[in-house]
Amino acid sequence: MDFFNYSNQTLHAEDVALSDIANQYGTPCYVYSRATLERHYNAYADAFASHPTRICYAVKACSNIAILNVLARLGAGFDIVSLGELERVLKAGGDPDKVMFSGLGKQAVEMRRALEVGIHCFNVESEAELYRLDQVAEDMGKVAPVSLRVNPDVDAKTHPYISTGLKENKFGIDIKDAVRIYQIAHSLPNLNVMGVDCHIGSQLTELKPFLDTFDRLIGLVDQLSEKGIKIKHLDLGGGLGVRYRDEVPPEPAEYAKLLLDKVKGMDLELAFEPGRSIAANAGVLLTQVEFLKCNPHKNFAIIDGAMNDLIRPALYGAWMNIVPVSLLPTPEGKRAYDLVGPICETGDFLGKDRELDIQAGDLLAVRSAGAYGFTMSSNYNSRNRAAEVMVDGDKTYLIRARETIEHQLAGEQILPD
Ligand SMILES: Cc1ncc(COP(=O)(O)O)c(C=O)c1O
Ligand SMILES: N[C@@H](CCCC[NH3+])C(=O)O
Repeated sequence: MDFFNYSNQTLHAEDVALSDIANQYGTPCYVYSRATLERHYNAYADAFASHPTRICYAVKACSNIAILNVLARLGAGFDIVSLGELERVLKAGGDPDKVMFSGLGKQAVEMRRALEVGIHCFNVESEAELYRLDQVAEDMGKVAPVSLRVNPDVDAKTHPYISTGLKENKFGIDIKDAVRIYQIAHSLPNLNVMGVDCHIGSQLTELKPFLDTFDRLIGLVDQLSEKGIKIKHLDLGGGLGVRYRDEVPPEPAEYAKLLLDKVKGMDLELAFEPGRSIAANAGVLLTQVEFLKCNPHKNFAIIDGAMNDLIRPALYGAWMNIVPVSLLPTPEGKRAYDLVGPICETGDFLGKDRELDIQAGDLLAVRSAGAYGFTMSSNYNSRNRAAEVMVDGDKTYLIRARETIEHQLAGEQILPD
């Protein structure tokens, strides 16, 4: 069930009309549905309920502390990649013992803070990182829990920029080298080997690459066991795709059914790091049409949302569904528009060739924008980052105020004479 629906010809988030949100908070504005977030998280939690499993939401997808708090209250763990994400999780009331720390360039200061608060596990991506973590742990008189992120050389069949499990990608430790590096990890006095980790890519629309990865990693778990290294958990990362246009990605329940069959009888916890499949369809970007500009070659709808607000179309050529908030006909009638922002780049568009019946002043909603939307936004062209709003039933909460130019200028200074 989708909690973004039309009622009285107007798009609603749960029980609130998006036009009311635009009136109250202005545009561009990200709007999230609490019920959708909860439904998506629970789809994982329920699917894996019969097996010890950690669902660690990938904070990078959408990191507003209200979102993290909603998930923390459901018992979610978190996958983080920076000190900033860790501080967000802590501020949101997340349990440090449910945090996995991924990322290939962890700094000593980040490791220190994570050890201080007692995270569940570091997903280490290189031999050099192991030595750094061992040293930081020794300096603190602690033992660091580690998994190695293994690169299984599996083709995730997704966009090359978000495919991470091929041997030519920068991520993880080559599976062929993994036993040797596990032996090093095992021998270092301030590390405790806990698991095997991987993440092969994002927006996967088939299960086969995940299942192939599982098979390869189970082979590794067996090899390690023969060497006396006991693995407690297998973290399969995130990556389950969502429907942007006509994709039919698998549901967590289908994924669980196939995996739980394989893991049956094994003394091995599972962990997942889903981001997009929890947040994407729980959010829209609301934007307003500023002007229509029609010439013999093209019709442009110039909107107040831009590539700085949502970079996916410009960066990956991603197709996002863009719908009018009101379905009432306009005097303009239906035309094919390129939906372009005010930024001084030709790549600044959110959609091209979209058949829409719109006029200046109308509101549009970019669907599936809850993941990798706000978190990838910037101040390019010195634009203020958008507001974020959460809808919960018939209530609306401003969960991040629109930035102001004062926020942007704070901390900058000019040189003295
Ligand atoms: C290490 C890691 N875990 C989890 C995720 C979340 O992936 P997704 O949003 O595709 O579920 C990512 C991003 O792709 C990642 O890099
Ligand atoms: N930012 C990407 C996903 C990156 C996943 C992070 N490893 C997207 O919008 O599709």
